[in-house]
Amino acid sequence: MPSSSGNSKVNPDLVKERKKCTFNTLELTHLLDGGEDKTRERHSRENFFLEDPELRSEVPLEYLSHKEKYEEAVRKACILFRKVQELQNEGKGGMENFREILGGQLGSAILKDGNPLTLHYVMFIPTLMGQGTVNQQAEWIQRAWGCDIIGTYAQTELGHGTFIRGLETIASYDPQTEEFILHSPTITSYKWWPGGLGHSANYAVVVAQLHTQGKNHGIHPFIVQLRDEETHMPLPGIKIGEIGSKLGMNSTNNGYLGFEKVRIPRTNMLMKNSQVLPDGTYVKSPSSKLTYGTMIFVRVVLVQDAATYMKKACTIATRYSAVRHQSQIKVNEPEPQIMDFLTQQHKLFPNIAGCFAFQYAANWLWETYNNVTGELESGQLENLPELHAAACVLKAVSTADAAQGVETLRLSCGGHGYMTSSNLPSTYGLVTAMCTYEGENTVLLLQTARFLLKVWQNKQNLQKLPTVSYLENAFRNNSSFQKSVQWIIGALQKTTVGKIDLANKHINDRVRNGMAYEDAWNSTSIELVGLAELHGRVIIVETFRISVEKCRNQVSRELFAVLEQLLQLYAVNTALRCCGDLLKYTDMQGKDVEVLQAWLEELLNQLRPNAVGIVDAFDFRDEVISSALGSYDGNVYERLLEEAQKSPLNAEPVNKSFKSYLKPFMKSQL
Ligand SMILES: CC/C=C\C/C=C\C/C=C\C/C=C/C(=O)SCCNC(=O)CCNC(=O)[C@H](O)C(C)(C)COP(=O)(O)OP(=O)(O)OC[C@H]1O[C@@H](n2cnc3c(N)ncnc32)[C@H](O)[C@@H]1OP(=O)(O)O
Ligand SMILES: Cc1cc2nc3c(=O)[nH]c(=O)nc-3n(C[C@H](O)[C@H](O)[C@H](O)COP(=O)(O)OP(=O)(O)OC[C@H]3O[C@@H](n4cnc5c(N)ncnc54)[C@H](O)[C@@H]3O)c2cc1C
Repeated sequence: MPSSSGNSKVNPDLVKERKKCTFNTLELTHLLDGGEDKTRERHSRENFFLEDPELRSEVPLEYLSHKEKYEEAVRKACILFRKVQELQNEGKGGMENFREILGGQLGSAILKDGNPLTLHYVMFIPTLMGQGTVNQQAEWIQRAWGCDIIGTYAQTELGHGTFIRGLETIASYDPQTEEFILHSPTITSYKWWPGGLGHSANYAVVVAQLHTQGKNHGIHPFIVQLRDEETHMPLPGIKIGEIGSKLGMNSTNNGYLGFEKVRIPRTNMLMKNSQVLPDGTYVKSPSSKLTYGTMIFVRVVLVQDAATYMKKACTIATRYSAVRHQSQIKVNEPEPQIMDFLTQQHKLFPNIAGCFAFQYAANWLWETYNNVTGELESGQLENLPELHAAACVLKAVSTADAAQGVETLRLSCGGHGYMTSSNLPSTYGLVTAMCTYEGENTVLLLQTARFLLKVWQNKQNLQKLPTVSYLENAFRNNSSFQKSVQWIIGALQKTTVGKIDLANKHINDRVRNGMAYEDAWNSTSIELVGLAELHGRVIIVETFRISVEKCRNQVSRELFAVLEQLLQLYAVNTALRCCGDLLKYTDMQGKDVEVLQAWLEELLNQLRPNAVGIVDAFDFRDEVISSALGSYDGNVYERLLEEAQKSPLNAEPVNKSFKSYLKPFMKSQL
């Protein structure tokens, strides 16, 4: 089995589980990877990175100081990206190298608490590519790819993250010298958060208000040098540092940045979309939202990351649940595997189904993103709002579910899930951050709601918009309750339409009663967030259904049966999560909820023998799982003890605090 990296004896419970599995796990691995060749490529990539002794840490990260963590992360990040460059130079792999290194697969295994160079690849280079002119690309991209310069994306400020029109950093144009002068007029205008900004990057894309010829033209991106290319000292007028310790991601070197009238050449404004001519004349972009392109890109890739983190956490919790025995179901019987408790299955299996749902949604969104950005290149902007709405809702729903899922999975491991060595706390730290960065989730859901209300009000173009075409007919869907995925999808669609219509009515009523539209929007926003989330779930379940259907004739009967069960479980669990709304907006009745509940229990039961097989098929190596609870051999207790020995406190039998404090304290009690 490729997942296993050691030669240790496998826990007998896991041996038993693997024997019970009804399908070929390798077939599922190939399906998830996109083919046998892709699996082979992934394995060879994993060997290339994980078997490099330089990419291992001698001391576990958690026992290092904040400064040491950063230094170790920079050391590893440099080796990692040199190796990526080697692969690229040999023509091996393209985007996949970057996606696995930067995302949750290999990246979080090698750099458990974040990578200080991620922003260079994920936002700095993509912004140069997406917003630079051909000349600017020629000037900067080669230097950036070669890591001659390291960049970050500095948008958020102390005072504003969400409302980017409110950013305060100013870039005012001086036609005399043909330069922009960057200035931070207030404390709240200091940039705050950009990854790698603290001590790693020497350049940044800085988003600032563009002032020219006495007018503010709104926010625009500028390339700004922050540090000397030789000494790495901050340049004059640049106030820079790291923002300090956080819940997680403590190696990402998030920074702050202020400007004291820093001058940069005119040509450092990224001018693909809008321009400032030498005399200061402003040339407008075809759409001001093209400046937001990099954010859409990252939101799209985060859906895949959410799926990957969920898969890791599911693997850990499922294997642990197979080897952990606790309590009794019947007196006088041996303690069962905790996975035999139905409540435990309820914590695990819907999350396993969620991994598939988000994986398929991520695939679909990535393809859509590529199609629409291709259109943008030829000046066609009409599908941008729909892409924006879909990226917002899928990022919000997948990251929120992943954060909740990882926490549920951590709790499902009882006390041992609280151990750092389970790798669940650190995984939670990485996942919960995704709910905030790249657009706070509530705010993103409101963006999708804005799009949905717009299309609802101007119904004429519905058929042209694939993600919302269902709005046209779902209202008329009167099909009576059936125990089927198709019925659930229809019911979720009808409910979404009902909620859109009602929220729209509430806004109109409020406006009719004298409220400003914006206040009416705010007063209705709990409903708006709810309807956007449901729309996201419609996309996810429907994409899952279509993807499974496509496999019907491509995979074995045994595997197809499992995929269908996972789809059904995801759908029925979604329906039960919003059954209040389904009761309100469809003709579902109380007795039908009982049918759904019984169906859910039946599916948990059906999936039970295959649970370990499914997570095995995710095919994480032990180094990637990085968990005492989740390794392939299931030797949980040995590994917990082994990890405990790594605590620096265990290096000596008596700690000096005994002599200094404990002993005098204990004696003084006499
Ligand atoms: C493999 C890689 C893996 C992983 C990466 C790993 C680690 C990286 C770690 C961290 C990186 C983090 C980076 C960051 O966080 S960077 C900062 C991100 N910041 C945000 O996302 C800010 C969120 N705010 C916004 O996006 C906007 O301000 C907001 C949309 C909330 C409002 O914008 P604005 O006030 O300008 O717009 P409105 O007036 O409300 O709307 C106008 C209009 O424009 C439409 N719109 C908005 N955004 C977009 C867009 N991106 N694209 C297209 N259209 C957009 C909006 O819907 C309105 O349309 P209409 O209704 O037609 O008027
Ligand atoms: C780990 C991490 C890494 C980051 N990396 C970067 C980076 O590399 N570069 C960068 O530029 N930024 C980065 N950020 C910043 C990130 O993009 C912002 O934190 C994010 O956009 C949210 O903005 P905010 O912090 O201002 O939250 P706020 O907008 O202040 O949100 C606070 C609350 O207000 C609510 N709220 C705000 N506006 C509205 C509204 N219109 N309607 C309803 N509710 C609203 C939110 O829902 C939330 O509940 C990072 C953040 C984190 C946590």
